[in-house]
Amino acid sequence: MEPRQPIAIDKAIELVMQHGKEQGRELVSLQECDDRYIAEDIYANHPIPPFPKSPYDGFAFRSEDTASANRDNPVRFTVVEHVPAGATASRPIGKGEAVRIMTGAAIPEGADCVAMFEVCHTYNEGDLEWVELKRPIRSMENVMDKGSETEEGALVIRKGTYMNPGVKAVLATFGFTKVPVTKKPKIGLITTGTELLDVEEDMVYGKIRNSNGPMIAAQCKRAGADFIHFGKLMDELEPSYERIQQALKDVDILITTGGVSVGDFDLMPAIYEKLEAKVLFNKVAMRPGSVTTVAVYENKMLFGLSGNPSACYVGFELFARPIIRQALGTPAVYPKKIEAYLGEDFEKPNPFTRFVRGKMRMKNGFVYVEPVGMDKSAVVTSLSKADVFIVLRGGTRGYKKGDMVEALWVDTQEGQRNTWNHHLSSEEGG
Ligand SMILES: Nc1nc2c(c(=O)[nH]1)N[C@H]1C(S)=C(S)[C@@H](COP(=O)(O)OP(=O)(O)OC[C@H]3O[C@@H](n4cnc5c(N)ncnc54)[C@H](O)[C@@H]3O)O[C@H]1N2
Ligand code: MOO
Ligand SMILES: [Mg+2]
Repeated sequence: MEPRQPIAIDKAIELVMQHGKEQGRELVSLQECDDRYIAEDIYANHPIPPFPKSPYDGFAFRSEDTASANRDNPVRFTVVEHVPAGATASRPIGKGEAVRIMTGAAIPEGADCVAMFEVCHTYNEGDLEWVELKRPIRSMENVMDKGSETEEGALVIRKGTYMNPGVKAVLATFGFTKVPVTKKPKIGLITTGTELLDVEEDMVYGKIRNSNGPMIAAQCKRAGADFIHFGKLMDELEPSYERIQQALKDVDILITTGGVSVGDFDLMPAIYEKLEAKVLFNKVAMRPGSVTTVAVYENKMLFGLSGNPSACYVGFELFARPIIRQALGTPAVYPKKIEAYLGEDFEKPNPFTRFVRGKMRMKNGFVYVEPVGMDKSAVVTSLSKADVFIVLRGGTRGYKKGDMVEALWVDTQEGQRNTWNHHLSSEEGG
């Protein structure tokens, strides 16, 4: 058997990304677009505020009429009308007049300033309502002018933006009942392994429950993809080949887990060969996930992730997620890189670059990352606590508590364009 040649992580990612493509767009109702990516630049189709408005409950005046007001010589105005928010004054304001106005109401024509109730003295005399000022109000004082927040035509949301509550508020402001979003790529998943039990099955000696299926489903969802689970396969060549070939017809990308190493029942290499798929690589200089294999078959991508849970998880985040995010049209496709202090010693030497599952925490304004448990690729339980991969570069003799390290923040919708530009990846190892 020929030993596999590991390739550097950044090289592997580059090969994968050459085969990505952006999805088309579709319109989705504002209510249902929560986990989506905006498919086009959105421009303000009217100014904000759309009319000059009052930021306070108070009175609107002509500033020139208030100029002579001071503590010793208060100036009084007749209150000619009341304007709640949503209403407009019935006529322009005249000399010596004031309008009682509420927060959010349009400034009456002719008025150019507002005084809060707190600086006004009001009283009734005769049949009239009066308001008295003891100081002048400047022109435009307490007026939110038309377009002062946002001018008509301004770019307000960039293409590729992930929907969040604030983005929704902006879309609602501009009347988007339907939102242009990128179509979700359709990802298929097949888990392989004769040893796999369904989640609802009782334990049987020698077998384990299929945890990769629900895990990858959730990772696809977090990455923004649609997901079809084609079920699990026994390690048998012909039925597996048939199923995989069939499944490829229904999806953009097919993920398999298990069967990519060199065991007697690791059938994925034979399946790629039988499909005549082009294998981009079948070994990466990293731990875990060194066996991650990516192949291309008739313009569709096949991600052969490791069966080992931690290796499977890391393989997805490093290689499958960027392709999904590229399909979604968001520019920051790679994991967000952070710098942090290592929270505890990690003394093992690292021939390969390691991605240690870790947890980020803040203390006194500093960011720390700490390994969350056993760092073997077969481990599953530590994954429940992990939100970062601590990057321990290949060719190092281990790390000490307090060392500044890099980490990839994976439990976030944030991403980054240039994560791999600065050689996080190592050429070493075998
Ligand atoms: N002689 C060698 N043996 C192994 C090598 C090697 O280079 N030479 N590589 C090791 C590494 S590294 C890894 S990682 C694993 C990869 O194994 P496979 O991707 O072929 O996966 P399987 O053999 O099918 O299973 C491995 C392991 O994972 C468990 N598994 C599989 N599927 C699931 C699932 N859906 N949910 C939970 N657990 C799953 C399976 O039972 C095995 O224990 O190979 C090493 N061997
Ligand atoms: O692919 Mo294996 O995870 O390197 O341990
Ligand atoms: Mg195997």
